[in-house]
Order: sequence, then C-alpha cells, then structure tokens
Amino acid sequence: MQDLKQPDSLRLPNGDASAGEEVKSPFLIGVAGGTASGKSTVCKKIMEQLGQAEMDHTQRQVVAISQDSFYRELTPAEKAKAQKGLFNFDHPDAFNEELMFATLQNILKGHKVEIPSYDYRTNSLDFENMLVIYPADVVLFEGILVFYFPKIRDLFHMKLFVDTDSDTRLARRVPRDINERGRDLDAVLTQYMTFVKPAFEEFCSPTKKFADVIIPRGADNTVAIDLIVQHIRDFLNNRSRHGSTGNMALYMNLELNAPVAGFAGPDGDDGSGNGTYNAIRRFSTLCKELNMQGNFFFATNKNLPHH
Ligand SMILES: Nc1ncnc2c1ncn2[C@@H]1O[C@H](COP(=O)(O)OP(=O)(O)O)[C@@H](O)[C@H]1O
Ligand SMILES: O=c1ccn([C@@H]2O[C@H](COP(=O)(O)O)[C@@H](O)[C@H]2O)c(=O)[nH]1
Repeated sequence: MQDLKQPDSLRLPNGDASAGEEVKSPFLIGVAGGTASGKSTVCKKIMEQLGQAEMDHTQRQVVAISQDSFYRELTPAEKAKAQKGLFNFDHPDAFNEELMFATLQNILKGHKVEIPSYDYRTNSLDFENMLVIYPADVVLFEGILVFYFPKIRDLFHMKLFVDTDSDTRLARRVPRDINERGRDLDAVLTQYMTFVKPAFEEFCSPTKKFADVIIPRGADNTVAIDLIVQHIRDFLNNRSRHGSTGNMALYMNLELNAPVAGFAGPDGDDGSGNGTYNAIRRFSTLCKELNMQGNFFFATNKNLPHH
C-alpha cells in the first residue's frame, strides 16, 4: 500500500524566497492515464469549473502542465525514425527525467519556470513557443508516464489516474492524430500496435496502483470532477484565508502524523491535533461521498479512519 507523504517543500516555512517575500508552494497533483484517456480534458474541465481557464496566465491559482514538454530532444537518426512512425514515444527513455524532476522541484519552491511547448507534427520541442508557468496554488501535471519515475512520483501530493477503456482511447486517438497531429491512418495504427499499446501495458497501466484516485471514463465522470473541484476550491479558500504558506497538505489530510503549529483550518483548528482530526474527517467524508456515487474509486489509504 502506498504511503502518502508531504514533500519537504511544503514543510518549509518560507521556501527560498528572500525575507518577507510570500512563497507559493503549490499543491501538486499528478494526472496519469493512457493516451487519449482524457487527461488534458479532465484538467481543462477542472480549470474551467474553477474559473481559471479564462483568467490571465499571471493571475491563475491553478495551472496545468503536460509531460509532453519533457520529451527529450531526438538525435537526427531518431528524428528520421520518428517521421516514419518508428520511434517509441511511449517508452520512459523518450523523456528527460532529470529536467522534469528539476522543473517540478522549482515549481514546488514557488519559482516561475519556462518550458517549451511540444510540436507533434515535427516530433520536437518548440522553443519558439515557451510556456511561462507562474507560481500558483495548485499545479496539475498530466501525462502518460507521470507516475512511472519514482522520484517524480514522490513529489505529488495527490495522484489521479484517468481510466478509460482502450477501445475508446484508440477511437479518440485516431481522429485526433489525423486532424491535430498531422498523421495518416496507417501511421497512427502502426504506431499504436507497435509502440503505444505494448508500452501502455508495460509502463503506464502498472502505475495505476500508485493513484490515490482512479477516475473511470475521464471527463464524462462529472461526479468525480465536481468532487475534485469542490475540494480544490476548499483548499484555495483555506489558503486565501490563511496565507499562501497555509499547509494545504494537512488540510487535504495527506500528512496526518504531525500537527502543524499555527495551522488553523476552516473549522477553527489551532494546530493542537484537532486540526488533524478534522482533516481526516473531511477527507473521509469525500471518500464516503465518492463510494456512494459508485462511479469513482478511492484507493485504500491506510491513513483514513474506517467507518
Ligand atoms: N469524454 C469525452 N468524450 C468525447 N471525446 C473526448 C472526451 N474526453 C476527451 N475526448 C477527446 O479525445 C481526445 C483525447 O482527449 P485528451 O483529453 O487530449 O486525452 P489525453 O490528454 O489523455 O491524451 C481529444 O480529441 C478530446 O477532445
Ligand atoms: O512526437 C510525438 C510525441 C508523442 N506522441 C504520442 O503522444 C502520446 C502522449 O500524449 P497523449 O496526449 O497522452 O496522448 C503518446 O502515446 C505518444 O505516442 C506522438 O505520437 N508523437
């Protein structure tokens, strides 16, 4: 059974900002799932429901980042293979793990970071179109293998897995790759059968076990999305009431071992230990709600009280 923990960055009282400067150490949510399972759509819906999508980038409290910005640069020989659909973009070696790790660490320290966008038509990073990620309260990091690398997996405060059946995913991937990623039908199907499907089974699907929350049917699962949104909203309200260094992980019941002195939750917790109990209650209530809805699965968490 996994052990949900709180990364050091959230324990730091003030990150690495200069004295007096407020640091936003975000609540980091990993969103994994097979290709075309709906990871970006789920993130988009969460952002929209929180009123973040139409907001200026510099002002957003919630931001979403794609793992695709961390594909490693290909050698000319690999590029030639990729153009013929003969490069395996679904293998962990296709990613720059170190850069991904360093970037997430910087994000957790409350730094502004710049990452390239990804151009699927040329199979390359697009440094002309850099994405600026401003410090935010909640960061969603989505991709097929976000839970594959242990040290990256350990950075997440919460892990979601979007679980959509493979027929639906293939049926979505084919038109998307043809219409949006400049591919032809033969290439899409060959790539899928040669690389995408075997790699999903070998590398992506096994990471489902690390998820705290599994979302069947992705963006169609409005109940799951509403509940996740409601809880993010609660964090944001809590943080705006208690400052950006407010301990979101405790509020979310992800660190139950040590009460944090000075933490005051919405129920008037004072850090004496009752705050922890109240956090457990809130999280436990969420689990119960989700179980009752029956279309959402919460992985067993040894931290949760049993009712
Ligand atoms: N619930 C859904 N119903 C219908 N189409 C969907 C749904 N979710 C996603 N799609 C479509 O499927 C494709 C893949 O979705 P996307 O969110 O980009 O998946 P991922 O990020 O997991 O690759 C996109 O064209 C998207 O518009
Ligand atoms: O140049 C590339 C890079 C990636 N891919 C495919 O993209 C998916 C991952 O993106 P999703 O949005 O999660 O589908 C992965 O399965 C790669 O096969 C590509 O085709 N070309």
